[in-house]
Amino acid sequence: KKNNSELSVSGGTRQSPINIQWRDSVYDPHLKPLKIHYDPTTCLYIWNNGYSFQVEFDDSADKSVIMGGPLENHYRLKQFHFHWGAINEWGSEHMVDSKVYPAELHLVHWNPVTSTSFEEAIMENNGLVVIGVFLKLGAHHAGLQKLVDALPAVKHKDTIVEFDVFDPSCLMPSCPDYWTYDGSLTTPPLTESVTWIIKKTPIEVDQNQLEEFRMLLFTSAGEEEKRMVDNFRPLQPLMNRTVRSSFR
Ligand SMILES: NS(=O)(=O)c1ccc(C(=O)NCC(F)(F)F)cc1
Ligand SMILES: [Zn+2]
Repeated sequence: KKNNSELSVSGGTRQSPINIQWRDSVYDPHLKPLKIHYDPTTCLYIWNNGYSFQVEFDDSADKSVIMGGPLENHYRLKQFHFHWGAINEWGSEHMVDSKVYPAELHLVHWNPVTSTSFEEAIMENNGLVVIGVFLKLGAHHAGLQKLVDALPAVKHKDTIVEFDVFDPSCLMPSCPDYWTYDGSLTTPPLTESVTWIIKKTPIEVDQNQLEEFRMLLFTSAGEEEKRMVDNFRPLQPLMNRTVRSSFR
């Protein structure tokens, strides 16, 4: 167990996001398929937290969980959110061989075996698992549209809207392939407590759906409007880390 200062980031050795160099990733035959069991009724609400829009889940029981993959036990879904650009040429946090995507989905989970709450887990070494899914411009995504239709209700920072019965597995690509590496939160407190699982295959969303993301605001009602765009962190050095792949 590391205390807060040991997980501190000044001089961080495992910061996120990174550029995943496909040829440098190492196939690990011991990596299992990722198992995802999300209960759509655990979905609570969407809110604009001033960084992104975030969909929160009831994590008071093992109802929406992931297991397998590189994980030693199960992890509970707490929330998911996105990062995106002002234009389609950039927006994702991670890159693959320096290829950047217009947006990236993060599904945030915590370890209920080693922590008693999400807040505690962010301070635990590998207390968190974040699944990253790239979004690319393409066909309309029917599952995402339900989310997009709710965005006008959370246009301003610190606004919230009820959002029940949503199954985030509809946002998962069908391809099981992923990369995994040890990293950090990409927004403060940037703690080095995250096992990242980055899906190899992007999901497709259409132009209108991306433009709806870009109509959100960083600012609260009544303030001078600042569009919520480019809410991604710059690439961080790989340092002494190896990215493992679940596929040859
Ligand atoms: N972009 S990311 O790495 O998936 C990411 C995931 C979760 C949080 C988060 O919960 N911050 C609030 C906290 F924990 F209270 F500090 C931040 C970043
Ligand atoms: Zn994120």
